[in-house]
Amino acid sequence: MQISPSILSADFANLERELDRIGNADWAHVDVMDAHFVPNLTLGLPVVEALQKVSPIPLDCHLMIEDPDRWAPSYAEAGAGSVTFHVEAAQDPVRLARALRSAGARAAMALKPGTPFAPYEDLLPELDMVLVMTVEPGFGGQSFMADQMPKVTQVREAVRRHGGEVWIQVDGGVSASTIEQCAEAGADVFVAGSAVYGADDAAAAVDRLRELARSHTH
Ligand SMILES: O=C(CO)[C@H](O)[C@H](O)COP(=O)(O)O
Ligand SMILES: [Fe+2]
Repeated sequence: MQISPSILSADFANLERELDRIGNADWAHVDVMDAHFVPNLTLGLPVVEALQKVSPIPLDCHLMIEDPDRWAPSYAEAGAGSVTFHVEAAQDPVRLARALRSAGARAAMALKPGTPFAPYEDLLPELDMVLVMTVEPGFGGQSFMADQMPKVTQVREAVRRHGGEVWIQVDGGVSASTIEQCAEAGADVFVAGSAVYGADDAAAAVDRLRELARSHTH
């Protein structure tokens, strides 16, 4: 059970300090948005390279960008521990996942709420993680989509069948009131932006979320 706080809800003028607030988390989730794949613009490679130098924990880069085949490997080369591309935007997901792994990162594939998992099941051996989005990507602070839980369970069952060690991440609207159903459905990596950075004590929020997830393991 791993917690990956999203710095999308952090103070962008003080990112080093904001990373230190979540030093007890497993990952720091970095939402890269390009104003094309999603209608919002956040940060890109130069900022990720700077964060990589100061982060006390590994970076979990979630790329909501067009043409990840071209851009994603640079995030792995920058030292990100995990790089997630959206399958809706990828030209050649197998080749891309292999490039990410050979650059030393964990390779992850994300699915928007409207994207089914079944057509991509065969990609599992190439992947270290599948991200099931629980909001429409683009913005923090949106409402959790419980209707994505059957997809989480479907991915969990496929991972069992394939026998690999593929993590299942949920991202969007994850909080103390929604994390339990995610864990019960089969997720094991939990992104939380507003629920962590909106708390006075971000580290305590991380511990609480991890404890809730642990006690509802599938
Ligand atoms: O990928 C994302 C949005 O596209 C963010 O990671 C996600 O929304 C986190 O924020 P919150 O927990 O506030 O929903
Ligand atoms: Fe994200």
